[in-house]
Amino acid sequence: PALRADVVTIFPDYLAPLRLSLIGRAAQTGILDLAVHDLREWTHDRHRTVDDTPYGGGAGMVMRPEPWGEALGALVPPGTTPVPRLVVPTPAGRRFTQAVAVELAAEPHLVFACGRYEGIDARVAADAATRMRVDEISIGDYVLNGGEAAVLVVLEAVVRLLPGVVGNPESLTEESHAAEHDGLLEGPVYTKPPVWRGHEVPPVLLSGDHGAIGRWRREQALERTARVRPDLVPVPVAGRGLDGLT
Ligand SMILES: Nc1cc(-c2ccc3ccn(Cc4ccc(CN5CCCC5)cc4)c3c2)n[nH]1
Repeated sequence: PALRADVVTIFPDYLAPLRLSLIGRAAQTGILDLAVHDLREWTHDRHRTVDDTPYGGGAGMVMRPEPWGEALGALVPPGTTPVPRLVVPTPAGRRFTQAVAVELAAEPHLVFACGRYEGIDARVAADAATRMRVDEISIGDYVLNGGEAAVLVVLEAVVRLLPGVVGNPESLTEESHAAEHDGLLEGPVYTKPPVWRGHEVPPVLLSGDHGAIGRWRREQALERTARVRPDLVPVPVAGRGLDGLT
């Protein structure tokens, strides 16, 4: 497979959507080797306990290190090659962007640690870092109840970049946040009918003049990016102007 992905969670059913559609097909065709594991497999007490109260006080519970240590030890035994990257979703992580998706899509093996409660005992990541690269990742500045939704987001963004997963590879570069488009947002898209409820498709798109169409699309992308994401609009560097952007 192009990518092996192990997901460890106390809610394995939450990852069921990964069996559907694009990602499901990638798993069927062997492009992706996906395995979802229940963290409680690595508990040994009658109540299969995975959490405990936080040292230093504070609200909520923290996930105990022992089950995680055993789970990661079972999935990544010492001497495993290639060494996987451990992806730990957290509100306190580096921002997940298209560039990070591209980076992760180049990895042969990803292990996802889905936290719940107030997070995972920090020693789990510290111990794992002695054996593998640990990537603490945030999918955005809002707080979820656990890491599972973040794993669905990250895996969808990563798996669609793998060769053979998306039917039309050009569509991967002609889209928002793609480096090929200077990270600009894509403009509006249209299909038949040419007029719908009195709304016309912009005539340039029906003109067949591909130069004009390309310029119009660039203009639309710049306009939309400036409107909704001014932070993405490149500022002209003195002496270099907006080369190629106009
Ligand atoms: N991008 C993004 C990712 C997540 C995310 C990912 C994994 C987990 C695991 C548990 N939680 C719930 C959670 C975590 C931390 C706090 C903040 N507390 C303040 C003091 C101690 C902790 C609250 C609630 C997750 C949340 N949320 N958003």
